[in-house]
Amino acid sequence: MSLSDLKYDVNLSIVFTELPLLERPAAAAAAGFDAVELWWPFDTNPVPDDQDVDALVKALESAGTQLVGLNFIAGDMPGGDRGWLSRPADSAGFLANIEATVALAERTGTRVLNALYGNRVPGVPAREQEDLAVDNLAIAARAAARIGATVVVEALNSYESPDYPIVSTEAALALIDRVRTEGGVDNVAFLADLYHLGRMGEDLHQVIAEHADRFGHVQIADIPGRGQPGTGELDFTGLLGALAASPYQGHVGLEYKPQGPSAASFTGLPGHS
Ligand SMILES: O=C(O)C(=O)CO
Repeated sequence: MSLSDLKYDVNLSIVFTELPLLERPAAAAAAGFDAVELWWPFDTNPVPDDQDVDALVKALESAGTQLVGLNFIAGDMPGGDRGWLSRPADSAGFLANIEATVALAERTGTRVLNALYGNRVPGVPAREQEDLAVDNLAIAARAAARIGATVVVEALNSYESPDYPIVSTEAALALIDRVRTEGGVDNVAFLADLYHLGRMGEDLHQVIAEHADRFGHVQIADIPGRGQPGTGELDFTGLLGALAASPYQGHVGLEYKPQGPSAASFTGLPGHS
């Protein structure tokens, strides 16, 4: 695959936030995209009302956009939460959310489901949280397998998420290996967010060269401000060229904070016309 064959999708939880959620799919379509992704779109409600789900599905369908990535519930994201699945007090909510997420993914044809791990809980031994995470990821993966979906695990950066323990490719891959081995599942993969990994000082070309065969999804933003490509220091033509030449064949999620109006933020995207 060459750079011009790369498929982008727009993260509608962080791009087009000038608009109400249900108007964002049409805005992405008007900007030339047929694929979008979302963080869990129903705040801290693990099991949304049917009419809210119907309204979202209708907005995606009438815009002609495919939802290619969806996050499981992650808690109060603006308040600093970054997932529920490793947190004993939130685990039941995560388990309740699995069926709602898989049902929405089935309706929308979404095959990548992002499971944020969760911040460390003071007073709970790390090993206890790790074991809970492995169990819950395996349960999520078995549910996702029913619709042919993959659960992806993401490394964040410790500057913005200081209590989130998965902050390197190595840590994410080790967790994924545990889930696959102990949970007996094979549909768990790595979400390579080049912004977070770059913020952590990883060699992004090396990550792509060594691990692209384990990527279940890729997301991008420029460093250090998390703006669109061209607003920071990353060489996206080189990076995305390497990604296009790698075994990874999936979408590249535009998960950045637009510097300026969202509709004007796509001009520096290599291969996007
Ligand atoms: O919380 C973040 O920064 C994310 O990238 C969530 O997917």
